[in-house]
Amino acid sequence: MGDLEEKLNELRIAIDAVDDEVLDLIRKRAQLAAQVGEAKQNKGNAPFYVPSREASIIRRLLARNADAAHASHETKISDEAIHGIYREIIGACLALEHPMTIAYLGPEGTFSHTAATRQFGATPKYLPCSSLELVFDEVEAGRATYGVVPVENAFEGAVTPTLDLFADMERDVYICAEVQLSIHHHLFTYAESLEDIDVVISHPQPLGQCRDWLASHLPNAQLMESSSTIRGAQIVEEAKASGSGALDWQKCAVIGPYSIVDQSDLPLVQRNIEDFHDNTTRFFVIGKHDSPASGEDKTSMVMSIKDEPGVLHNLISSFATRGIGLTRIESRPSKKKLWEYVFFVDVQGHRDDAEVAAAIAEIQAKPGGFIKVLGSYPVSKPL
Ligand SMILES: O=C(O)C(=O)C[C@]1(C(=O)O)C=C[C@@H](O)C=C1
Repeated sequence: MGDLEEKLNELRIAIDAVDDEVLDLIRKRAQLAAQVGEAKQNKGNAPFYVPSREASIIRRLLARNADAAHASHETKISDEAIHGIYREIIGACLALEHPMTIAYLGPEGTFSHTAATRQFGATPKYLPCSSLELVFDEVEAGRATYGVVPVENAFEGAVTPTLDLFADMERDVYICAEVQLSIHHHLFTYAESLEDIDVVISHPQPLGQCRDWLASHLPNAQLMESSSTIRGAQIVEEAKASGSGALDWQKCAVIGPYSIVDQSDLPLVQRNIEDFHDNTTRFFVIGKHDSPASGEDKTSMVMSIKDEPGVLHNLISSFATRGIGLTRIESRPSKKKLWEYVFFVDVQGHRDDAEVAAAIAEIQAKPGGFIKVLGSYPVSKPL
């Protein structure tokens, strides 16, 4: 045996021993989580999924990892790795407490699917839905324990169909967590060269997020909207398989996530065509409850007050006077009266914080004031 081989053998034996210990500890952790689940079951209907507790665990471990690396002068294991490892461990533990079904805007491989797996790991059952409305329906009907929906892109703005579903007062769902996902778009096509592409298919959000790239590289192509990026790839594959129809599959391109390479035969011809390289989309996890306070939270709400001059100032002043930071404000037509709007507002803090609760009560008491708290949830970082 050579020197190198001998050294590797020795190190691999040590790694095997550590892996045994790690596995034993994960199994020990899982048994503790199962006991937490039993205690919750015996005590009534406390939710099994507690986003605030998960956020506290991960925040604590990220800080511990950074401190340990600093103290030992070792190279730090990345935050993304710690996050991914613990999401997976907690997801597996949660599944021992209660089986989870997570609905998302499908098909498999969409950005919503990636956001859902980042939050819940590989263990739950995933339920792809063909529309955002169906994601809400599945959660409301209890066929899915939670749902994951896109809410806004940092550069393209609000996902308005999601906001309209939240504005529907008949809907009985709450936001319990947010996921921020870094988004990269790629171009897939059977065309021999960019000059041969006549049609570009994708969901309206990616088409918007690649607007400048499209204007400079495919200025004459017609843009065609699909219900999701993966559905766009399916449309081209279906046209290819049928060999007929209105679409010439050899002249079509699709914009979407890397996962299209797993979901279709379409060749990837151009990577990272998003106009902004820190492109990020924010998703909400929806369920039948929101999250307890984690120490660093946001609260989302939809509100309106009497239609008169200064309406917006009136709304915001209840937060401003209490020093509560607004992280987002978005208006949507009320769809009840012409030129009347509802406002989507995100603030820093939890709805149980005294100041946030007082601001909410004050808005409610204003003439014609209406406010629906969509949920409080732990602040997340882009992944
Ligand atoms: O602490 C709890 O309430 C648990 O259910 C345990 C646990 C965990 O594995 O740590 C699992 C799921 C919850 O979402 C949060 C934490």
